[in-house]
Amino acid sequence: MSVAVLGAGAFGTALAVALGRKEPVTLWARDVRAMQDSRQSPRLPGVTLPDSVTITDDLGQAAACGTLLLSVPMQQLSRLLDQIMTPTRGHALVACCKGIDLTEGVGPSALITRHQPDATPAVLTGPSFAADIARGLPTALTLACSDEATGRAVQAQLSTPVLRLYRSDDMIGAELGGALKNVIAIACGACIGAGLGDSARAALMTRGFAEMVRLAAALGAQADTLSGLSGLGDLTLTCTSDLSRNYRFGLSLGRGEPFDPAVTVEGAATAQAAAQLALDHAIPLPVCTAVSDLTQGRLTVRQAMNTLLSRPLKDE
Ligand SMILES: NC(=O)C1=CN([C@@H]2O[C@H](COP(=O)(O)OP(=O)(O)OC[C@H]3O[C@@H](n4cnc5c(N)ncnc54)[C@H](O)[C@@H]3O)[C@@H](O)[C@H]2O)C=CC1
Ligand SMILES: O=C(CO)COP(=O)(O)O
Repeated sequence: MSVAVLGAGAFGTALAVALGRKEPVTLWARDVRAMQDSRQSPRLPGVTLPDSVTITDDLGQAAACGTLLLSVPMQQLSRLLDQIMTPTRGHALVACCKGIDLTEGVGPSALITRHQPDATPAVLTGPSFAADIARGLPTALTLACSDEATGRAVQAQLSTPVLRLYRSDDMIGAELGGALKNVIAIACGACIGAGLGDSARAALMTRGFAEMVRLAAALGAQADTLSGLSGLGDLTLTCTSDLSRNYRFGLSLGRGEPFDPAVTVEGAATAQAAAQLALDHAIPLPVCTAVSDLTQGRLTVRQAMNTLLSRPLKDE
């Protein structure tokens, strides 16, 4: 089973580097000119792709591989799926993006099923910064696939001595953990940036986690998936590290500073999608909804804080 990574940003490049240490990898990029001489992605400068990685802009060639790692930003995933013309029956399409599609209101596994119905969808998610993976630092991730045989095969194929994949059959739970932790990370960054303190951040992480569990349960996830790497694990990393773009975006909101719009911040669109799902399913998601309002300029950080603190008292 050959492997290709579709999307040559920071994460796709890091995955290609990690897998390229043990097997040949095809890396598809929209624009290869920026990479072919340097063998580096502008999104992950300083990391050079090994010779085992073939860089191509031929999507047909890349999509002929049996395992496809989809590493474009979430709001670009449906467009990429529609561009794949190669038959995908029997191919594993592994979503590596974290988010909820704003137009269709679903996560990556449902998007794969809708746009490439012959393929077997899977989800790779969990606490991992691209730079850490590229450096070969130890990392543990969740590989979720509802087809057991495919899940086991992809788990074995993508695991390396330092990249340890745990298998799950709960794609909904795994992908919602990865999507929603970005929203809570924006809230935590805003909290720290505005000087509201570590205690407030701990409260946001905990109450945010409760929202993740609540929405995931309503959408059919298994109860314990959110406590794993893809949920609590990634929430912990992203809400506490300056390496996180979502957290840094929140910091800039809290400080009232501008933020580079070219940086991928998945949590902003996911907050909007989550706020809509909260309305559709009549589930209270106050932190996600506040982040949605904050990132769309409908609330200031102070107003968001006041909105959360003035809610009626309730049982934990
Ligand atoms: N960077 C990280 O540490 C991690 C990122 N992820 C996830 O991976 C996904 C991708 O993020 P990054 O690689 O970090 O983003 P990035 O901003 O570094 O790169 C995105 C790449 O996608 C390309 N792209 C955008 N639209 C495209 C399209 N329609 N067709 C082809 N290529 C397109 C861009 O040219 C760019 O190279 C996100 O969902 C993110 O949450 C997951 C784990 C870690
Ligand atoms: O998903 C990630 C870590 O697991 C990367 O987080 P950011 O997208 O916030 O940088």
